[in-house]
Amino acid sequence: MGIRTGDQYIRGLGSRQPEIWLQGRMVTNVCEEAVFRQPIYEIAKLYDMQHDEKYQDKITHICQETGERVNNAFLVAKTPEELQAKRVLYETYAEATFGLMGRTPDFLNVVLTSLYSNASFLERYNPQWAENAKNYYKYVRDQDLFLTHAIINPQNDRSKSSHEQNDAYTHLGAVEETPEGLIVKGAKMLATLAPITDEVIIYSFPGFQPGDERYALAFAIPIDTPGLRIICREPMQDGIRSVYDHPLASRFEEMDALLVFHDVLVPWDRLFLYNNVEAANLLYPKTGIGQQPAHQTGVRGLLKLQFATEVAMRLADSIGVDVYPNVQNHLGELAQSLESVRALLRTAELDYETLPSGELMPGYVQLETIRGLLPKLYPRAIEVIQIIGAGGFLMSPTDSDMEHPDLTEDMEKFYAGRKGISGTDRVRLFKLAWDLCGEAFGQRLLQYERYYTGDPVRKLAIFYNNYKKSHACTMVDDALSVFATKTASQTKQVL
Ligand SMILES: Cc1cc2nc3c(=O)[nH]c(=O)nc-3n(C[C@H](O)[C@H](O)[C@H](O)COP(=O)(O)OP(=O)(O)OC[C@H]3O[C@@H](n4cnc5c(N)ncnc54)[C@H](O)[C@@H]3O)c2cc1C
Ligand SMILES: Nc1c(O)cccc1C(=O)O
Repeated sequence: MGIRTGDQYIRGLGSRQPEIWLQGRMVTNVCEEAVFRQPIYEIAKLYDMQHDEKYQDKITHICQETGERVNNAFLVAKTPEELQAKRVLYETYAEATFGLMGRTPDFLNVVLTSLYSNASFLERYNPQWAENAKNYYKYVRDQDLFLTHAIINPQNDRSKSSHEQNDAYTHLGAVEETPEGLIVKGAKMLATLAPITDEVIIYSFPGFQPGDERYALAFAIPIDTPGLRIICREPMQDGIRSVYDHPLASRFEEMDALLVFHDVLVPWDRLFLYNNVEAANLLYPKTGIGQQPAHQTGVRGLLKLQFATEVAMRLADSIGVDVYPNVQNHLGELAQSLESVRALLRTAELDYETLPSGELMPGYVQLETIRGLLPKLYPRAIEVIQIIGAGGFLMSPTDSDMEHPDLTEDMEKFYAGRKGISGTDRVRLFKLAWDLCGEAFGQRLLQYERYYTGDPVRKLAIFYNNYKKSHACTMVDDALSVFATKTASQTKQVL
C-alpha cells in the first residue's frame, strides 16, 4: 500500500476498539472523543503531507523493494544525502507541530528501521527473532502504521529489580508459552499517544539483572489486542477550550498512558526477544535503536527550542522591554543556546559513522551532547519567557471578553503593546506564550524535554564513561612529558 492519507489513518483508528480508560470510563470511539480529536487531526495532517506535492519529494521516497512510495523514516541511509533526506523529514514534521509533538510517527518508525538494519544482532541469539523484526518493519512500512512504545517499568520500587518487586507480574513479564505465542502480564510505562496509534512496540532500556529473564522481552502487537488496557493520565485540556484562548494547548497535547497487560497473547511471529538478559541489555546499544532516533529527537528539539526562543523575542518586542540590557542578555543567551544545538546537529550529520552494513549513523558525541543539553536549555528558555512576560500573563482576558462590544475600547487601549501592536495581537501572543510557560500543557512539554530520552542524570554519567574511553587526555601527557626527560632540579632550572 505505501503512504497513507490522513483520512486513511483516521479510518484505521475508527476500525479498532482498543481498551482505553479516560477519567473513569471506557472510551468507545476514540475519533469522537473531544480530548483526542485535535491531536488526531494534527497527526492526520502529517499523513496528508506525504501526498502534498509541496512536501512529497522531501519526506517520502520510492521503496526499492516494493516500488511503492514510503516515508523517509523507513530509509536505511547509506549516503550522506540519504541521511539529509531523513533530517528533512524530521524538520518538516517538527515545523508542522512547532516541535511540540515528540512522538510523531517518524520517531518510532526510525527505531524500527534501525532494528531492521541491525537485525544481525538478534540473529546471533535467535534467527527467528531477526526474521520477525525484519518482517515487522516491512509490514509497518508498507501499511504506513503509527506506533507507540513503552520501554520503562512502572515506578513501584526503583531500588529493586523486576524479579524482586512485591508481585512477580508488577513489571511486564512472560507467563507461559502456548502454541499460538507467548502470554504476557504486568505493566509498562509511559506510552505517549497510545490511544491514537495503530500498534505498540515493547522493549526496554538496559538494566536487567540475573533473575530478570522473564522480563527480558521485545515484541509488537496491535493496540487493540485483547487484554491490553490503556490507562490515560488526566487530560490537560478538555478538547473544547477555544483555540483563541489556548492556541497551542488546544492543538498539540499528547496523551500519555500506562499500559497494563492482562494475559495478553503475543503471537510468535511478533516476538523479537525473550528470556535472555544479555540480549535485552545489549539490544539498545547494539542495534542503533537509541542513536538513530536521537537524530530525529535532536532536530525536533532544535525546532522546539527555536520556537520558545522566538516566542521570548516576540514577547519582549511586543511590550518594548527588549531595549534593556538585562532582557537582551536573556535573549542573547537563548539565541546562543539555539545556535549551539544547530551547530551540533550539522556536525553530527558530517561526522557520521559507517556501520559494517554500510548504514550511516550520525555522530554519537554530538547527538548525545544535544540530549544532555536540551533538558537544561529548554527549561531555561521557558524561564526566560516567564521572566519577560512577568505579570502580563496574568491579565489576559478570554475570547468572549475580547469580542464583547462593551469592552472593545478598553481592550484596545489597555491591552495594546508598543506602537503598532494592537490589544488583540498582544493578548494573542501572551496567550500563546502562557500555553508554553504556564499551562499544565507547557509543564508537560518541559517534563518531556527533561525525561523523554531517559533519566538525564544517568545518561550524562554513561556519556562521560564512554567519552573517557575515547579520550586518552594526551595533552596532559604532553605537558607532563617535561618531567620525563629532566630531573626535578633540572626542571626547576628550566622554569
Ligand atoms: C512527558 C513524557 C513522555 C514520555 N513518553 C514516553 C514514551 O512514549 N515511551 C516510553 O517508553 N517512555 C516515555 N517516557 C518515560 C521516560 O522514558 C522516563 O520518564 C525516563 O526514562 C525516566 O524514567 P522515570 O520517569 O521512570 O524516572 P526514574 O527512573 O524513576 O527516576 C526518578 C528519579 O530518581 C532518580 N533515579 C532513579 N533511579 C536511579 C538510579 N538507578 N541511579 C541514580 N538515580 C536514580 C532519577 O535521577 C530521577 O531523579 C516519557 C516521559 C515523559 C516525562
Ligand atoms: N527515549 C527513547 C525512546 O523512548 C525510544 C528510543 C530511543 C530513545 C532515546 O532517546 O534514546
